[in-house]
Amino acid sequence: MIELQNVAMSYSGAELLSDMNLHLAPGSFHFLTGPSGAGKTTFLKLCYAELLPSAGHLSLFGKDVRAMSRDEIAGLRQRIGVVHQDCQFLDHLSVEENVALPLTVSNRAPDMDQLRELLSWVGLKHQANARPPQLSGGERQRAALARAVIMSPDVILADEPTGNLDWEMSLRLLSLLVELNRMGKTVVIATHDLNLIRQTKAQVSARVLRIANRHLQAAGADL
Ligand SMILES: Nc1ncnc2c1ncn2[C@@H]1O[C@H](COP(=O)(O)OP(=O)(O)OP(=O)(O)O)[C@@H](O)[C@H]1O
Repeated sequence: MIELQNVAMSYSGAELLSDMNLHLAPGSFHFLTGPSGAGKTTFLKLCYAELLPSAGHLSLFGKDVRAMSRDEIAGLRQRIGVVHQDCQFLDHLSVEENVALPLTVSNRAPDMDQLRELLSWVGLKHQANARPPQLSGGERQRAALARAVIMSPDVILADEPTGNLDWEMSLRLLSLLVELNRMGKTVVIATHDLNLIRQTKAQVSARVLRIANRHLQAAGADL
């Protein structure tokens, strides 16, 4: 689905990530951890071809990203839903309009029943007409998750989705991601929260990866 072979990533000539090998199989659940600044967001950006590797081979759904045109990459990105660290809402639009944005930017009219069902699923039906600044942290993250799945992607990449949330809300968000995985979606979550990883591993078969000293490796057995 997403495959990295000896992938490296440099910024301004300095290598941040080196020699990474990974196959994200359909329906798998991965956590990505590592110290602040290790390169977790950069790794996720590679996985949705926001960045191209400085070395190695990266393929998305069987296609080498280097051989793809911008339009092809844009097309493949519709199969990957991203929950960004800072949510990235348009504050002048309602929650409902923000969630529907991936459809409207690709000139597709949202199916209003499906949109309301999705907002109900994340517990935000009552906030459909609110503006993003009126939402709590947990509500923002759930709206961001709804937006990430509106196109029915095969893969969901979530960057610190529980970063500012209390434990109860973190578990609620995690349960939505676990539910998506049980529906067959491939899920990757970057997080610092080791307790959250332990809690989730009790519910789902998750692999834990760690970025350390520029390399991607399996995390220790203590997780
Ligand atoms: N566009 C860029 N140009 C240059 N350096 C960058 C760029 N984006 C990120 N970096 C640097 O790369 C390093 C890794 O950043 P990244 O955001 O991937 O780390 P992270 O593991 O997600 O960190 P955190 O846990 O704090 O969110 C940081 O030192 C950052 O300053």
